[in-house]
Amino acid sequence: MENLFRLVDNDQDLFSRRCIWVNGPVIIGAGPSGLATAACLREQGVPFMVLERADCIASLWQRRTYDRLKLHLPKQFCQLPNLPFPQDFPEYPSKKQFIEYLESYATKFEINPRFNECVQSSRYDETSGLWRVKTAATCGSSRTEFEYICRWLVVATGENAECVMPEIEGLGEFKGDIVHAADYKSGENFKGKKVLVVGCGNSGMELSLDLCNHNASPSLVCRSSVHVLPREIFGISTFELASLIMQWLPLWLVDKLLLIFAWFVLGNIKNYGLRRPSQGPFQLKNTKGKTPVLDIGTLEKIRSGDIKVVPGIKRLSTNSVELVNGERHYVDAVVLATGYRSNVPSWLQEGEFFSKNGFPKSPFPNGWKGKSGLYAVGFTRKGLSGASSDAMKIAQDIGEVWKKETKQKKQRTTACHRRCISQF
Ligand SMILES: Cc1cc2nc3c(=O)[nH]c(=O)nc-3n(C[C@H](O)[C@H](O)[C@H](O)COP(=O)(O)OP(=O)(O)OC[C@H]3O[C@@H](n4cnc5c(N)ncnc54)[C@H](O)[C@@H]3O)c2cc1C
Ligand SMILES: NC(=O)C1=CN([C@@H]2O[C@H](COP(=O)(O)OP(=O)(O)OC[C@H]3O[C@@H](n4cnc5c(N)ncnc54)[C@H](OP(=O)(O)O)[C@@H]3O)[C@@H](O)[C@H]2O)C=CC1
Ligand SMILES: O=C(O)C(=O)Cc1c[nH]c2ccccc12
Repeated sequence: MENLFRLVDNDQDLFSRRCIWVNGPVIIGAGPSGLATAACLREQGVPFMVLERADCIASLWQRRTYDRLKLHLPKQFCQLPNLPFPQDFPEYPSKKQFIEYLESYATKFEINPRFNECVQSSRYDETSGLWRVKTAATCGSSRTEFEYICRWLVVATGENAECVMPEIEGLGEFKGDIVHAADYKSGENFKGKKVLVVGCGNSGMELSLDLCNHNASPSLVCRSSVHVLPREIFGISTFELASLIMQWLPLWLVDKLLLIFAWFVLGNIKNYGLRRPSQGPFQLKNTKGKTPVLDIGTLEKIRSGDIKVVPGIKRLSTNSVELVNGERHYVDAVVLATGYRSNVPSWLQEGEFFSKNGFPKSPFPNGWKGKSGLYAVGFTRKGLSGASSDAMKIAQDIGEVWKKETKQKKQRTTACHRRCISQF
């Protein structure tokens, strides 16, 4: 195995624990962030090891997203460093195309993660000045524990590592199917059913549309406010337009302009039963991480009455929901589009760089580098382009130290050889 030096191997135990020295950084997570960092390190000539809990790369995209998903930002904002999307890809690649791209990315940069290894704990050992990363690998009924020892630790487990499961009174009593957006594949299974979609972020909006397109009847719970923007304004992607004018105008003004444009294209979203937050869409994304909804057709279905917007939930019972406005509706199934969270606090023993919510304390562009060789990639709340930007900085930073040290090591070895030779 490349880069590996086995220190201890006690296979005789009930379960086996192996201790492995990694020459170079350990990257936790083989999603786009981990892959981008690995590729940039490869370019710098730095060896690395990627640990992934799932059995494939980009598990969020391959296992935890719905069939008809497409990127909702244009492709130039979603490609990873050093490999553009193929020219024949559309402006908004499909999930299948994006996965294809990521697979070819991993092949091109020879990234071979160790799959089915979930990181359980990581801590910095002050005495040795090294990181100790413990994983549990399950293969069939056998369980192996590994401990990786390394100088650099790159956290790439993502902003969406775990599903947020809401506390809703009566959820346990509900007799119909309950699925989180991460386990929803298609509206196929919901034909003719009344489905309560909880949450009106991009997931809730898009899954409601998918349900509608499969002849189900969704009710979309919007308990608070939400920014909805058209995906395109006058033929230009809203995100691209915003990124362009951000170079000249302050964010609050960009937001004001976007809201005027959105009003022209979509009309007043109050007419759809939706309220806008008081803060503008991009300011809200930057300060609270709440992504504005980019509409791909849901509003049209709300206008036609195919999707019903409803207020917050008071309680669920065996087959119905009671809303905060007192209305009661019959429900066949519930889709929880209630979002995701980082899982870093559950396995990283560190309290200086990461805050309790599992995001680096310093916001973009300063949240990529901690102390003692700790790095974070993909926690910028700026999607894939934020991940690429982190990855390049991390690889550059580690690469500089690596090159300096390898040069010194080479010099020492040559000097040693000379000494050895001179002794003969
Ligand atoms: C439905 C959806 C659509 C999106 N669309 C876009 C878009 O169009 N454009 C855009 O810019 N952004 C989009 N995003 C944002 C999204 O965050 C990025 O697309 C991207 O997946 C982030 O990459 P990542 O590698 O940081 O995280 P992830 O893709 O989540 O990868 C993290 C990896 O770490 C692994 N992992 C987690 N914990 C552990 C552990 N303890 N041990 C080992 N491995 C672990 C996970 O299994 C996973 O494979 C979307 C997000 C979602 C949920
Ligand atoms: N095509 C694409 O590219 C897609 C991209 N995405 C991205 O994935 C990420 C995650 O999006 P998403 O899954 O929508 O998560 P979000 O965190 O964006 O939205 C979660 C929603 O759930 C609501 N919610 C949470 N708990 C409750 C509750 N108890 N009762 C009622 N409502 C509740 C929240 O309301 P409140 O605001 O009141 O807390 C919010 O509206 C985003 O960055 C998004 O852009 C998602 C889907 C498609
Ligand atoms: O889709 C997502 O989750 C993203 O994070 C992509 C994204 C980054 N910045 C944005 C601003 C508006 C809409 C989407 C994004």
